[in-house]
Amino acid sequence: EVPRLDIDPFSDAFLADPFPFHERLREAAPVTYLEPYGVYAVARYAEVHRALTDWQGLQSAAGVGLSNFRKEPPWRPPSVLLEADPPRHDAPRSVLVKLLSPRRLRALEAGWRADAARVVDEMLARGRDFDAVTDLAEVFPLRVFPDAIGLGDSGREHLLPYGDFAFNAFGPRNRLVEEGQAGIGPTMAWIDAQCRRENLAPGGIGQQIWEAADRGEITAEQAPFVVRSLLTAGVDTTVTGIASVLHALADRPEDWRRLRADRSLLPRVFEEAVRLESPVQTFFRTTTQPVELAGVEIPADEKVLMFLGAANRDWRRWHDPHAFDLHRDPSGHVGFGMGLHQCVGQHLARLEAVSVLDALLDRVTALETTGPARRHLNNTLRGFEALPMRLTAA
Ligand code: HEM
Ligand SMILES: O=C(O)c1ccc(C2CC2)cc1
Repeated sequence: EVPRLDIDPFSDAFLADPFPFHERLREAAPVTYLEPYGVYAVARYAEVHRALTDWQGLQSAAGVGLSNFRKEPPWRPPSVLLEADPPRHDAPRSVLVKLLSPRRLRALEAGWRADAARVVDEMLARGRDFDAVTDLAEVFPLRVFPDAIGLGDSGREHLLPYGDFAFNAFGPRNRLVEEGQAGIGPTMAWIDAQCRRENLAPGGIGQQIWEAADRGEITAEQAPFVVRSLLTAGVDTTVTGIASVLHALADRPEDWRRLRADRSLLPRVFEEAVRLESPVQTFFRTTTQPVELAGVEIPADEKVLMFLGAANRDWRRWHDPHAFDLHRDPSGHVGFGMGLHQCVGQHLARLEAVSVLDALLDRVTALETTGPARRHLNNTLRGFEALPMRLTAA
Protein backbone atom coordinates (compact mmCIF):
# COMPACT_ATOMS: atom_id res chain seq x y z
CA GLU A 1 0.00 0.00 0.00
CA VAL A 2 3.06 2.25 -0.25
CA PRO A 3 3.41 3.22 -3.92
CA ARG A 4 6.96 2.73 -5.21
CA LEU A 5 7.93 5.64 -7.46
CA ASP A 6 10.84 5.90 -9.86
CA ILE A 7 11.54 9.54 -8.99
CA ASP A 8 15.04 10.95 -8.40
CA PRO A 9 14.53 14.14 -6.31
CA PHE A 10 18.22 15.06 -6.79
CA SER A 11 18.25 14.87 -10.60
CA ASP A 12 18.81 18.07 -12.59
CA ALA A 13 15.30 17.76 -14.05
CA PHE A 14 13.69 17.63 -10.60
CA LEU A 15 15.87 20.39 -9.11
CA ALA A 16 15.27 22.70 -12.10
CA ASP A 17 11.48 22.35 -11.97
CA PRO A 18 10.24 20.39 -8.92
CA PHE A 19 6.54 21.24 -9.19
CA PRO A 20 5.32 18.46 -11.53
CA PHE A 21 7.21 15.93 -9.36
CA HIS A 22 5.76 17.41 -6.15
CA GLU A 23 2.30 16.98 -7.65
CA ARG A 24 2.98 13.29 -8.41
CA LEU A 25 4.40 12.71 -4.92
CA ARG A 26 1.46 14.41 -3.15
CA GLU A 27 -1.21 12.75 -5.27
CA ALA A 28 0.25 9.20 -5.20
CA ALA A 29 -0.31 8.67 -1.45
CA PRO A 30 0.47 10.21 1.96
CA VAL A 31 3.64 8.07 2.13
CA THR A 32 5.59 6.85 -0.92
CA TYR A 33 8.83 4.91 -1.49
CA LEU A 34 11.45 6.34 -3.87
CA GLU A 35 13.16 3.43 -5.61
CA PRO A 36 16.34 5.21 -6.85
CA TYR A 37 17.53 5.73 -3.25
CA GLY A 38 15.45 3.25 -1.22
CA VAL A 39 13.91 5.94 0.98
CA TYR A 40 10.39 6.76 2.11
CA ALA A 41 8.96 10.16 1.18
CA VAL A 42 6.27 12.53 2.47
CA ALA A 43 5.11 15.52 0.42
CA ARG A 44 1.66 16.48 1.79
CA TYR A 45 1.52 19.15 4.50
CA ALA A 46 -0.03 16.88 7.16
CA GLU A 47 2.61 14.14 6.91
CA VAL A 48 5.57 16.56 6.58
CA HIS A 49 4.33 18.44 9.65
CA ARG A 50 4.01 15.13 11.50
CA ALA A 51 7.50 13.98 10.49
CA LEU A 52 9.02 17.32 11.57
CA THR A 53 7.36 17.29 14.99
CA ASP A 54 7.78 13.60 15.93
CA TRP A 55 11.47 13.93 16.89
CA GLN A 56 11.42 10.73 18.99
CA GLY A 57 10.14 8.49 16.18
CA LEU A 58 12.01 10.32 13.42
CA GLN A 59 15.41 11.49 14.65
CA SER A 60 18.04 13.90 13.38
CA ALA A 61 21.11 12.34 15.04
CA ALA A 62 21.56 9.81 12.21
CA GLY A 63 21.86 12.81 9.87
CA VAL A 64 19.26 14.94 8.07
CA GLY A 65 20.66 14.00 4.65
CA LEU A 66 20.53 10.77 2.65
CA SER A 67 23.54 9.33 4.49
CA ASN A 68 22.71 7.31 7.61
CA PHE A 69 25.39 8.21 10.18
CA ARG A 70 24.78 4.83 11.87
CA LYS A 71 26.04 3.12 8.70
CA GLU A 72 28.64 5.50 7.24
CA PRO A 73 30.82 8.27 8.70
CA PRO A 74 29.58 11.84 8.14
CA TRP A 75 31.69 14.05 5.81
CA ARG A 76 32.30 16.42 8.72
CA PRO A 77 31.78 16.09 12.50
CA PRO A 78 27.99 16.26 13.01
CA SER A 79 26.26 19.52 13.88
CA VAL A 80 25.45 19.82 17.59
CA LEU A 81 22.07 21.29 16.63
CA LEU A 82 20.85 20.11 13.22
CA GLU A 83 22.25 16.58 13.59
CA ALA A 84 21.55 16.14 17.31
CA ASP A 85 18.51 15.08 19.31
CA PRO A 86 17.61 15.81 22.93
CA PRO A 87 19.31 15.81 25.36
CA ARG A 88 22.53 16.66 23.41
CA HIS A 89 20.58 19.15 21.26
CA ASP A 90 19.15 21.12 24.18
CA ALA A 91 22.04 23.27 25.49
CA PRO A 92 23.40 24.43 22.10
CA ARG A 93 19.84 25.21 21.01
CA SER A 94 19.01 27.33 24.06
CA VAL A 95 22.26 29.30 23.62
CA LEU A 96 21.38 30.19 20.01
CA VAL A 97 17.73 30.92 20.85
CA LYS A 98 18.98 33.61 23.25
CA LEU A 99 21.74 35.02 21.02
CA LEU A 100 19.53 35.20 17.89
CA SER A 101 16.33 36.45 19.56
CA PRO A 102 14.46 39.43 18.05
CA ARG A 103 15.40 41.51 21.09
CA ARG A 104 19.15 40.79 20.69
CA LEU A 105 18.94 41.42 16.94
CA ARG A 106 17.45 44.89 17.52
CA ALA A 107 20.99 46.02 18.39
CA LEU A 108 22.01 45.18 14.81
CA GLU A 109 19.00 46.72 13.07
CA ALA A 110 20.07 50.36 12.64
CA GLY A 111 23.45 49.35 11.20
CA TRP A 112 21.91 46.80 8.85
CA ARG A 113 19.35 49.29 7.56
CA ALA A 114 22.12 51.82 6.92
CA ASP A 115 24.16 49.17 5.05
CA ALA A 116 21.10 48.18 3.01
CA ALA A 117 20.59 51.82 2.03
CA ARG A 118 24.24 52.08 0.94
CA VAL A 119 24.06 48.87 -1.12
CA VAL A 120 20.87 50.02 -2.86
CA ASP A 121 22.26 53.55 -3.46
CA GLU A 122 25.44 52.06 -5.00
CA MET A 123 23.22 49.91 -7.22
CA LEU A 124 20.99 52.85 -8.27
CA ALA A 125 24.08 54.88 -9.15
CA ARG A 126 24.89 52.18 -11.75
CA GLY A 127 21.57 52.71 -13.54
CA ARG A 128 18.14 51.08 -13.84
CA ASP A 129 19.26 47.58 -14.88
CA PHE A 130 20.62 45.23 -12.24
CA ASP A 131 20.77 41.61 -11.24
CA ALA A 132 18.84 40.88 -8.06
CA VAL A 133 21.23 38.03 -7.25
CA THR A 134 24.72 39.34 -8.00
CA ASP A 135 24.00 43.02 -7.19
CA LEU A 136 21.80 42.61 -4.14
CA ALA A 137 20.93 39.16 -2.72
CA GLU A 138 24.58 38.04 -2.67
CA VAL A 139 25.96 41.44 -1.67
CA PHE A 140 23.93 42.48 1.36
CA PRO A 141 24.18 39.29 3.50
CA LEU A 142 27.95 39.18 2.92
CA ARG A 143 28.12 42.87 3.88
CA VAL A 144 26.39 42.41 7.27
CA PHE A 145 26.47 38.76 8.44
CA PRO A 146 30.22 38.05 8.73
CA ASP A 147 30.67 41.25 10.76
CA ALA A 148 27.74 40.32 13.04
CA ILE A 149 29.42 36.96 13.71
CA GLY A 150 32.79 38.69 14.23
CA LEU A 151 34.75 37.14 11.35
CA GLY A 152 38.05 38.61 10.19
CA ASP A 153 38.16 40.37 6.82
CA SER A 154 40.14 37.81 4.83
CA GLY A 155 38.74 34.62 3.33
CA ARG A 156 35.05 35.55 3.36
CA GLU A 157 34.84 34.31 -0.24
CA HIS A 158 34.82 30.80 1.29
CA LEU A 159 31.38 31.32 2.88
CA LEU A 160 29.11 30.82 -0.15
CA PRO A 161 31.06 27.83 -1.58
CA TYR A 162 31.06 26.18 1.86
CA GLY A 163 27.31 26.58 2.27
CA ASP A 164 26.70 25.40 -1.30
CA PHE A 165 28.78 22.27 -0.66
CA ALA A 166 27.18 21.59 2.75
CA PHE A 167 23.69 21.81 1.25
CA ASN A 168 24.70 19.54 -1.64
CA ALA A 169 26.16 17.07 0.86
CA PHE A 170 22.68 16.37 2.32
CA GLY A 171 21.90 14.69 -1.01
CA PRO A 172 23.50 11.72 -2.80
CA ARG A 173 27.09 11.83 -4.10
CA ASN A 174 25.93 13.09 -7.49
CA ARG A 175 27.61 15.49 -9.93
CA LEU A 176 26.79 18.50 -7.74
CA VAL A 177 28.68 16.97 -4.80
CA GLU A 178 31.58 15.74 -6.98
CA GLU A 179 32.00 19.22 -8.53
CA GLY A 180 31.90 20.91 -5.12
CA GLN A 181 34.27 18.38 -3.54
CA ALA A 182 37.16 19.45 -5.78
CA GLY A 183 38.34 22.59 -4.01
CA ILE A 184 36.62 22.15 -0.66
CA GLY A 185 39.73 21.34 1.42
CA PRO A 186 41.04 24.89 1.89
CA THR A 187 37.47 26.13 2.36
CA MET A 188 36.78 23.64 5.16
CA ALA A 189 40.09 24.55 6.80
CA TRP A 190 39.18 28.25 6.66
CA ILE A 191 35.70 27.58 8.12
CA ASP A 192 37.11 25.49 10.96
CA ALA A 193 39.69 28.21 11.76
CA GLN A 194 36.96 30.89 11.98
CA CYS A 195 35.22 28.89 14.72
CA ARG A 196 38.22 29.19 17.04
CA ARG A 197 37.94 31.73 19.83
CA GLU A 198 41.06 33.67 18.86
CA ASN A 199 39.67 34.37 15.38
CA LEU A 200 36.36 35.84 16.55
CA ALA A 201 36.05 39.60 17.23
CA PRO A 202 34.95 40.80 20.67
CA GLY A 203 31.24 41.64 20.77
CA GLY A 204 30.35 39.43 17.80
CA ILE A 205 27.87 36.54 18.01
CA GLY A 206 30.76 34.07 17.67
CA GLN A 207 32.54 35.47 20.72
CA GLN A 208 29.23 35.47 22.62
CA ILE A 209 28.95 31.71 21.93
CA TRP A 210 32.39 31.21 23.53
CA GLU A 211 31.30 33.36 26.50
CA ALA A 212 28.28 31.05 26.91
CA ALA A 213 30.84 28.21 27.19
CA ASP A 214 32.72 30.22 29.87
CA ARG A 215 29.42 30.39 31.78
CA GLY A 216 29.01 26.63 31.46
CA GLU A 217 25.88 26.89 29.27
CA ILE A 218 27.64 24.70 26.65
CA THR A 219 31.00 22.92 26.73
CA ALA A 220 34.20 24.32 25.19
CA GLU A 221 34.09 21.31 22.81
CA GLN A 222 30.62 22.32 21.57
CA ALA A 223 31.40 26.06 21.17
CA PRO A 224 33.26 25.89 17.80
CA PHE A 225 30.53 23.65 16.36
CA VAL A 226 27.83 26.12 17.41
CA VAL A 227 29.77 28.84 15.55
CA ARG A 228 30.14 26.48 12.58
CA SER A 229 26.35 26.02 12.49
CA LEU A 230 25.93 29.74 11.87
CA LEU A 231 28.58 29.79 9.14
CA THR A 232 26.97 26.78 7.43
CA ALA A 233 23.32 27.82 7.70
CA GLY A 234 23.56 31.59 7.81
CA VAL A 235 24.64 32.74 4.34
CA ASP A 236 23.43 30.74 1.34
CA THR A 237 19.99 30.51 2.94
CA THR A 238 19.52 34.25 3.31
CA VAL A 239 20.99 34.92 -0.15
CA THR A 240 18.39 32.52 -1.52
CA GLY A 241 15.66 33.94 0.71
CA ILE A 242 16.26 37.53 -0.42
CA ALA A 243 16.44 36.49 -4.08
CA SER A 244 13.18 34.55 -3.59
CA VAL A 245 11.29 37.50 -2.14
CA LEU A 246 12.50 39.81 -4.95
CA HIS A 247 11.53 37.16 -7.52
CA ALA A 248 8.07 36.91 -5.92
CA LEU A 249 7.52 40.69 -5.78
CA ALA A 250 8.80 41.68 -9.24
CA ASP A 251 6.19 42.45 -11.94
CA ARG A 252 3.52 43.03 -9.29
CA PRO A 253 2.93 46.83 -9.40
CA GLU A 254 -0.14 46.68 -7.16
CA ASP A 255 1.71 44.81 -4.40
CA TRP A 256 4.73 47.09 -4.73
CA ARG A 257 2.54 50.20 -4.37
CA ARG A 258 0.75 48.64 -1.40
CA LEU A 259 4.07 47.87 0.32
CA ARG A 260 5.49 51.33 -0.32
CA ALA A 261 2.47 52.70 1.51
CA ASP A 262 2.38 50.13 4.33
CA ARG A 263 5.74 48.69 5.48
CA SER A 264 4.09 46.80 8.36
CA LEU A 265 3.26 44.14 5.76
CA LEU A 266 6.94 43.34 5.14
CA PRO A 267 7.46 40.55 7.70
CA ARG A 268 4.43 38.72 6.29
CA VAL A 269 5.68 39.25 2.73
CA PHE A 270 8.95 37.53 3.66
CA GLU A 271 7.10 34.61 5.28
CA GLU A 272 4.85 34.21 2.22
CA ALA A 273 7.93 34.22 -0.05
CA VAL A 274 9.58 31.57 2.13
CA ARG A 275 6.38 29.48 1.99
CA LEU A 276 6.01 29.78 -1.78
CA GLU A 277 9.67 29.45 -2.77
CA SER A 278 10.90 27.28 0.12
CA PRO A 279 14.62 28.09 -0.23
CA VAL A 280 15.35 24.93 1.77
CA GLN A 281 13.43 22.30 -0.18
CA THR A 282 14.05 19.03 1.63
CA PHE A 283 15.49 17.33 4.69
CA PHE A 284 15.58 13.72 5.87
CA ARG A 285 14.83 12.03 9.16
CA THR A 286 15.72 8.47 10.26
CA THR A 287 13.17 6.22 12.00
CA THR A 288 14.34 5.07 15.45
CA GLN A 289 11.66 2.38 15.69
CA PRO A 290 8.74 1.27 13.50
CA VAL A 291 6.73 4.47 12.89
CA GLU A 292 3.08 4.62 11.85
CA LEU A 293 2.44 7.47 9.38
CA ALA A 294 -0.99 7.89 7.72
CA GLY A 295 -1.84 4.24 8.31
CA VAL A 296 1.48 3.02 6.92
CA GLU A 297 4.13 1.39 9.12
CA ILE A 298 7.66 2.52 8.25
CA PRO A 299 10.24 0.07 9.65
CA ALA A 300 13.01 1.18 12.03
CA ASP A 301 16.27 2.60 10.67
CA GLU A 302 14.71 3.87 7.44
CA LYS A 303 15.35 7.31 5.88
CA VAL A 304 12.28 9.50 5.38
CA LEU A 305 12.58 12.40 2.90
CA MET A 306 10.42 15.42 3.80
CA PHE A 307 9.51 17.66 0.86
CA LEU A 308 9.09 21.01 2.63
CA GLY A 309 8.56 22.82 -0.68
CA ALA A 310 5.78 20.40 -1.68
CA ALA A 311 4.05 20.68 1.71
CA ASN A 312 4.11 24.49 1.38
CA ARG A 313 2.04 24.21 -1.83
CA ASP A 314 -0.34 21.44 -0.77
CA TRP A 315 -3.91 22.32 -1.74
CA ARG A 316 -5.11 20.37 1.30
CA ARG A 317 -3.59 23.11 3.51
CA TRP A 318 -3.36 26.24 1.38
CA HIS A 319 -5.99 28.06 -0.68
CA ASP A 320 -4.66 28.79 -4.19
CA PRO A 321 -1.29 27.31 -3.08
CA HIS A 322 0.84 28.40 -6.05
CA ALA A 323 -0.14 32.07 -5.79
CA PHE A 324 1.96 34.70 -4.04
CA ASP A 325 -0.69 36.36 -1.89
CA LEU A 326 0.20 39.41 0.18
CA HIS A 327 -3.03 39.06 2.14
CA ARG A 328 -2.85 35.38 3.04
CA ASP A 329 -1.82 34.27 6.52
CA PRO A 330 1.33 32.19 5.81
CA SER A 331 1.78 31.08 9.43
CA GLY A 332 2.22 27.34 9.79
CA HIS A 333 4.36 27.07 6.64
CA VAL A 334 7.26 24.59 6.98
CA GLY A 335 9.85 26.68 5.10
CA PHE A 336 11.73 27.11 8.38
CA GLY A 337 10.89 23.60 9.53
CA MET A 338 8.63 23.04 12.54
CA GLY A 339 8.96 21.96 16.14
CA LEU A 340 12.17 21.13 17.97
CA HIS A 341 14.61 22.01 15.15
CA GLN A 342 12.62 24.93 13.70
CA CYS A 343 14.98 27.52 12.26
CA VAL A 344 16.76 29.34 15.07
CA GLY A 345 18.06 31.94 12.61
CA GLN A 346 14.70 32.92 11.12
CA HIS A 347 14.56 36.29 12.90
CA LEU A 348 18.01 37.17 11.58
CA ALA A 349 16.98 36.06 8.09
CA ARG A 350 13.81 38.14 8.30
CA LEU A 351 15.72 41.22 9.51
CA GLU A 352 18.11 40.93 6.55
CA ALA A 353 15.24 40.61 4.07
CA VAL A 354 13.16 43.44 5.58
CA SER A 355 16.23 45.73 5.65
CA VAL A 356 16.83 45.20 1.93
CA LEU A 357 13.16 45.48 1.01
CA ASP A 358 12.67 48.67 3.04
CA ALA A 359 15.71 50.29 1.39
CA LEU A 360 14.36 49.35 -2.07
CA LEU A 361 10.80 50.47 -1.32
CA ASP A 362 12.10 53.87 -0.15
CA ARG A 363 13.89 54.47 -3.46
CA VAL A 364 12.08 52.47 -6.14
CA THR A 365 8.53 52.83 -7.49
CA ALA A 366 8.55 49.79 -9.80
CA LEU A 367 10.47 46.50 -9.99
CA GLU A 368 10.30 44.47 -13.23
CA THR A 369 12.07 41.40 -14.57
CA THR A 370 13.89 41.95 -17.88
CA GLY A 371 14.70 38.32 -18.68
CA PRO A 372 14.25 34.74 -17.48
CA ALA A 373 15.47 33.77 -14.03
CA ARG A 374 18.42 31.36 -14.18
CA ARG A 375 18.31 28.68 -11.50
CA HIS A 376 21.29 27.60 -9.38
CA LEU A 377 21.04 23.81 -8.89
CA ASN A 378 21.74 22.42 -5.43
CA ASN A 379 20.60 19.15 -3.80
CA THR A 380 18.80 21.02 -1.00
CA LEU A 381 18.62 24.76 -1.76
CA ARG A 382 16.33 26.15 -4.47
CA GLY A 383 18.01 29.38 -5.53
CA PHE A 384 19.07 31.49 -8.46
CA GLU A 385 22.19 32.11 -10.53
CA ALA A 386 20.72 35.27 -12.05
CA LEU A 387 17.59 37.44 -11.80
CA PRO A 388 17.86 40.25 -14.39
CA MET A 389 15.66 43.18 -13.34
CA ARG A 390 14.93 46.83 -14.04
CA LEU A 391 13.89 49.36 -11.41
CA THR A 392 12.19 52.73 -11.67
CA ALA A 393 13.72 55.22 -9.22
CA ALA A 394 11.34 57.25 -7.06
C1 HEM B 1 15.65 32.12 4.41
C2 HEM B 1 16.59 31.69 5.26
C3 HEM B 1 16.52 30.36 6.00
C4 HEM B 1 15.77 29.23 5.77
C5 HEM B 1 14.75 28.99 4.65
C6 HEM B 1 16.11 28.27 6.81
C7 HEM B 1 15.53 27.01 6.94
C8 HEM B 1 15.75 26.16 8.01
C9 HEM B 1 15.08 24.88 8.20
C10 HEM B 1 14.04 24.28 7.25
C11 HEM B 1 15.54 24.35 9.36
C12 HEM B 1 15.07 23.03 10.02
C13 HEM B 1 16.04 21.92 9.76
C14 HEM B 1 15.49 20.58 10.28
O1 HEM B 1 14.32 20.53 10.74
O2 HEM B 1 16.23 19.57 10.21
C15 HEM B 1 16.51 25.27 9.90
C16 HEM B 1 17.24 25.03 11.05
C17 HEM B 1 18.31 25.83 11.42
N1 HEM B 1 18.66 27.06 10.90
FE1 HEM B 1 17.72 28.02 9.39
N2 HEM B 1 17.06 28.81 7.65
C18 HEM B 1 17.33 30.08 7.19
C19 HEM B 1 18.23 30.98 7.73
C20 HEM B 1 19.07 30.70 8.80
C21 HEM B 1 20.06 31.63 9.33
C22 HEM B 1 20.29 33.05 8.81
C23 HEM B 1 20.70 30.96 10.35
C24 HEM B 1 21.81 31.41 11.27
C25 HEM B 1 22.10 32.69 11.50
C26 HEM B 1 20.10 29.63 10.45
C27 HEM B 1 20.48 28.66 11.36
C28 HEM B 1 19.80 27.48 11.56
C29 HEM B 1 20.20 26.49 12.55
C30 HEM B 1 21.41 26.59 13.50
C31 HEM B 1 19.27 25.45 12.46
C32 HEM B 1 19.24 24.17 13.28
C33 HEM B 1 18.26 24.37 14.42
C34 HEM B 1 18.13 23.12 15.30
O3 HEM B 1 18.45 22.02 14.80
O4 HEM B 1 17.69 23.27 16.46
N3 HEM B 1 19.10 29.50 9.49
N4 HEM B 1 16.61 26.38 9.07
O1 LIG C 1 23.93 23.22 12.25
C1 LIG C 1 24.27 23.25 11.05
O2 LIG C 1 25.43 23.03 10.61
C2 LIG C 1 23.18 23.60 10.05
C3 LIG C 1 23.42 23.46 8.69
C4 LIG C 1 22.41 23.76 7.77
C5 LIG C 1 21.15 24.21 8.21
C6 LIG C 1 20.12 24.52 7.22
C7 LIG C 1 18.70 24.45 7.49
C8 LIG C 1 19.34 25.80 7.33
C9 LIG C 1 20.90 24.36 9.58
C10 LIG C 1 21.92 24.05 10.51
